Amino acid sequence: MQRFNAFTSSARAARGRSPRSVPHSARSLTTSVDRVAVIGAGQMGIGIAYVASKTAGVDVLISDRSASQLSKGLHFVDTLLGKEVKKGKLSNGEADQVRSRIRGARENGLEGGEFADVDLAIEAVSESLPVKQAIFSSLATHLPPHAILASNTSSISLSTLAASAVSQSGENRASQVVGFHFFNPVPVMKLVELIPALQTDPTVLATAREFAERMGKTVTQSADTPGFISNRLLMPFINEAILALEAGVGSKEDIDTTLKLGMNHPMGPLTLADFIGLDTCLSIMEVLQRETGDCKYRPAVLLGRMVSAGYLGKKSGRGFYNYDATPVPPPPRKPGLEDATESPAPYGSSEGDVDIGLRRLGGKEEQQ
Ligand SMILES: NC(=O)c1ccc[n+]([C@@H]2O[C@H](COP(=O)([O-])OP(=O)(O)OC[C@H]3O[C@@H](n4cnc5c(N)ncnc54)[C@H](O)[C@@H]3O)[C@@H](O)[C@H]2O)c1
Repeated sequence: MQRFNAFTSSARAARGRSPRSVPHSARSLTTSVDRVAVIGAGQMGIGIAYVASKTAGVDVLISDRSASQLSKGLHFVDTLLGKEVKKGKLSNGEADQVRSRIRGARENGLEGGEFADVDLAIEAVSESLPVKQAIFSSLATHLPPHAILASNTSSISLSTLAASAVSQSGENRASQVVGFHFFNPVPVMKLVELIPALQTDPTVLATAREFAERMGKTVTQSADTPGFISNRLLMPFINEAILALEAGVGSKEDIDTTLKLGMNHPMGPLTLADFIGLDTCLSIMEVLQRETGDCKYRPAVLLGRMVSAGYLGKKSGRGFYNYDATPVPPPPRKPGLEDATESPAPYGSSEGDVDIGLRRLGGKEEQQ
């Protein structure tokens, strides 16, 4: 399989288009996307890179502050493609093409000129406001003037992120920022939630929508409010399940099974929290609580304890359930929480599934 091709114009060439001259005015925003950059090669970033190359057929440059996480992610793309070939879903040639369009960045940061030809950058780093603000400032400095600056944030205000999209030379690029919220696992989940910041230019919103559809996704649009549509509804539900566990209403298995079999949910809320990442769930609840000032969004104490203990869910090998053969010490306990993290059969453990593999990708040595 072909690897690490230069950030070629293969996608453009495949569609018979000539190279675009980069406009020098922020008014000349891109209306088509040939080259995508993904910042953050965790479970979401790798999934986004994979679908952008495979389904939308664009060139993808992916970067991460951790070189080992980046190489783990690229290796996972190879594994995923190998499985698609084995299942007869892709030919060897098609898999080679998908892989050849994805390249890992040489630098850990955005410096070095590698991003000078990007039409759309999708930030998918950890759910932390200061970390994302620094990325947006850097994107504003290093992306070409026509590019779109998108964030895969689950809950952070796009208007706040847009306000940090100011280049080192003082150019304000807030109008080029948009929320581009994928769901986990990206190759499987059909939705992209689009979130315009107050500052977003309508051309940016329209181009982002068109590109999400080229990635095979259905698009919904949400106002820039805490948690958007998706996590405003989902996270309080997950948090309530953790509060129920804390209160001893039921065991984790009984809580999950009740929702699965009684409400026809594909997986229980505690399992889902493990798959999303407990650190991500905590960050989202904190955003909801802080920005609304409403105590109904108070994160469960147990959720905070689990994150403090490093039990982040599937990506760290342990959350409410165990996903790793290696025994880990028990977390801090509260009365009534005795079985919160005991080992049990995790839900949906069929090896080789695209989604399970993507979730495992997060099993990295460097945690956020
Ligand atoms: N996990 C989900 O189910 C889910 C769903 C939708 C959206 N999101 C959002 O996607 C984003 C990423 O989530 P994830 O689950 O992939 O997290 P993750 O922990 O799997 O990956 C985050 C990656 O970002 C990298 N990173 C951190 N700081 C960086 C920096 N300054 N520069 C470059 N790389 C950096 C880390 O090394 C890591 O590889 C978050 O904003 C999250 O809220 C997550």
